[in-house]
Amino acid sequence: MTKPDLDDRLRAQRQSFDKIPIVDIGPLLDNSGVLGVAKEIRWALANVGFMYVKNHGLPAQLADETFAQARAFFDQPLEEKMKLHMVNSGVALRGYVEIFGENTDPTNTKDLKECFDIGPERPTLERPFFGPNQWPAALPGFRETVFAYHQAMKDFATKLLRGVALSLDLPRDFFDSRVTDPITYQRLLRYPTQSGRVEEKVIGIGAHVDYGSLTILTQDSVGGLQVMNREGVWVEGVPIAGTFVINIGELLQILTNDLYIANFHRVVNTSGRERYSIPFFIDADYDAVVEPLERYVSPSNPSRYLPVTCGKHKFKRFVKTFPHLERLDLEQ
Ligand SMILES: O=C(O)CCC(=O)C(=O)O
Ligand SMILES: [Fe+2]
Repeated sequence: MTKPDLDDRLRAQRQSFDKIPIVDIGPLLDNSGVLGVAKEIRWALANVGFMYVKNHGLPAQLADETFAQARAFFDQPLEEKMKLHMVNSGVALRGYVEIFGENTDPTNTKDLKECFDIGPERPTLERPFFGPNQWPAALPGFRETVFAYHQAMKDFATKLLRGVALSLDLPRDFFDSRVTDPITYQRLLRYPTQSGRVEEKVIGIGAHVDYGSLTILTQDSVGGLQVMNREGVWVEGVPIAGTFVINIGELLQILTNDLYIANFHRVVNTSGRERYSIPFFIDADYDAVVEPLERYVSPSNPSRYLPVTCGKHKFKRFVKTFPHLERLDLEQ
């Protein structure tokens, strides 16, 4: 998606922001104040597209151990990492991607980051995003730790989607039937630091919007995530201990006919330290069709999107950002 092209009415409705709101989701998770949380989620996703969530109930140890494994993985020699390169996995899109191997804003920026990506485990390649993971054999505990994080995020995402459903005045279980075997995608990311004059041609991750439904991000204490506000100013997504950064992707923007915004963000790491982050993405079932909900379409607010199929939509986005995929001749 290019920069959100909002009509004047929606632009006027959105409030600007100079920081990303923090939502206490405790009362959603323990049912003590579900509607109050839904209201806060609605404000955040309609105006910012991002929120921090606190009181999420997940132990810090889960992320700490995953960060430790990420460090162990990336500290290996490049040739070791290249043995697990994503090209080996075909359209399952699992494994290692080296610095500049994925460019998220390909016409403007090269991404100064390396990644290791996993997803739902399948014994054989089924279709895009569904196949075997590539695990490093030499790192004790890596597979168990990283996959446990993925499973915990999957459960947590289901709970968050219930909050999102309520925030849209939909039944709490609205998303359940659309995420029975969803595309999920988890990355371990490492961003080298940059120094001197940083040109936008090379930054941690180029400006982009996410493609799916929800992104749940754990970042370390280094900082560098930036989110664009309505004036086009980059607002820092400063690390806040004990929180996740949550944002929506294009699928929820389409579903809500632009009520909720998949906002532009990027990473610029000039901290002097390496930055690690762990984004987890949940989309929907591969064949789920997403189109604007009737309740968000009216004669004065016509539908802005044609229906998209989740898996095809996401795969199309990946082809644009992974140079190696352009070389595959695929009819998906
Ligand atoms: O590393 C981060 O903080 C953000 C990563 C991101 O935006 C992405 O992977 O889509
Ligand atoms: Fe992103």
